[in-house]
Amino acid sequence: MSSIKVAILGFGTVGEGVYKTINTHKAKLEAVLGRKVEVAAILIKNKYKNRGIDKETLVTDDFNEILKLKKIDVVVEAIVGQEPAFTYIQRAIQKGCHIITANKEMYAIHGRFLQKLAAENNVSIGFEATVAGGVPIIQTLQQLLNINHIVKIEGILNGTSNYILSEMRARNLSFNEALKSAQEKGYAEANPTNDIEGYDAFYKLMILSEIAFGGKPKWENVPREGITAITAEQIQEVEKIGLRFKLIASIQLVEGEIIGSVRPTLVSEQHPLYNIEGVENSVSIEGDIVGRITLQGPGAGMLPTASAMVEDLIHVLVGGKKTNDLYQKSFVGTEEDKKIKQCWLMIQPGEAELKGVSTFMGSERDHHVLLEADELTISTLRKENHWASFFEVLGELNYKDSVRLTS
Ligand SMILES: NC(=O)C1=CN([C@@H]2O[C@H](COP(=O)(O)OP(=O)(O)OC[C@H]3O[C@@H](n4cnc5c(N)ncnc54)[C@H](OP(=O)(O)O)[C@@H]3O)[C@@H](O)[C@H]2O)C=CC1
Ligand SMILES: N[C@@H](CC=O)C(=O)O
Repeated sequence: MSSIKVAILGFGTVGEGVYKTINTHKAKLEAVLGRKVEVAAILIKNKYKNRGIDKETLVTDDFNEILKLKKIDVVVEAIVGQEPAFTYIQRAIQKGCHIITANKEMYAIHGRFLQKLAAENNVSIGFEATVAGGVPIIQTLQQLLNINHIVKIEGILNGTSNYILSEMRARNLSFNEALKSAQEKGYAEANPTNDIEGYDAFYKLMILSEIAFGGKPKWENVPREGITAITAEQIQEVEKIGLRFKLIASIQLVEGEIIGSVRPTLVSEQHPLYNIEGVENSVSIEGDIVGRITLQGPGAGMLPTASAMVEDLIHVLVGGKKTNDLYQKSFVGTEEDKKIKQCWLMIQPGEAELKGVSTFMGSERDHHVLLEADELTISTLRKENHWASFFEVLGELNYKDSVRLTS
């Protein structure tokens, strides 16, 4: 019986990880799939890099050469950014290849279109690696979507920024030292702006929104903030009152509307996300029947990402649940959807008077104010007190009381 022929686009952290994993897990793959899996071709940009790839494998910088091969069953896409990835994937689908992608930026934008094209061409797309690295969040959501109604998804979706915040806190590294280390370990994107400014977590959140709710909020309505404004002093200061910074991505139904955000948030010792450190990601899904399910694991890196992609081989070849079905889902809200009041910590750097809030909590030196307010009130306070920082707090705090504000 002929082997399953795979082409890998990109041979960086992820592409190389997939190549190695296919070779180290040949026997297991053959046992599960009933046929050998062979990497027939690899697309790269720089032809002159030495990569230690088997001589039998075509290594090329020209995608046309890959499409000209007599047979390619699966195209694994692990290059960076929207283009040329989007064009290559469309052409591969039209040629009858299944697709496995890790490219969340491309998929967040073009996923719906590609799923439709894949259905028309009778092939499947695996995209587990687009969200949370090695954590099987996509498959889990798909399992939950038959009867459960998903109400909320919240978590840490970017390994690089969680790693940076952890290293700054635990090892007193500067932001730049921690970022450099994340790049050396293969966690950060080639252009780390996507990681540290929250775009990467945002794209992942939009992919989750599409499968959980059958749609996305308007992108311009989703507040997105990264971790670059957080100072080492702030990290040490909030540590003293039992809080840690985490870049939290959240998407939920509020009064029938899909509301999302990506922003640095303060998490208290009692909260499950408090101990998610380093490159770990953690995602909680709330379903109306099952309640809350939390998945945790490595959010980036060579082998965790390769794990998600190689597992997707089984999904696309043995016909896991057709992901396209999920895109046919229409968005339905429930009566339980309600507005949730949030708790916020305001950190004021100097002696300046805080407008719109009367009570101070914490010591005079620290200038912390704990507030209970909705988004609208906080956005007004932000404008009036532009020198101060406002962070949402997750979990319980030991402060006796807080300042209650309503819009
Ligand atoms: N790193 C991680 O932990 C994770 C990454 N991802 C996603 O996986 C994808 C790959 O990431 P990663 O491996 O880290 O990236 P790298 O920068 O390490 O590797 C990118 C690879 O793509 C190749 N490439 C780039 N542009 C082109 C092009 N125009 N034509 C052909 N080849 C090209 C590069 O070629 P050359 O080697 O010649 O320069 C390189 O081999 C990204 O979309 C990323 O967001 C997803 C989950 C985790
Ligand atoms: N750069 C990303 C890689 C995985 O998606 C991250 O750090 O999470």
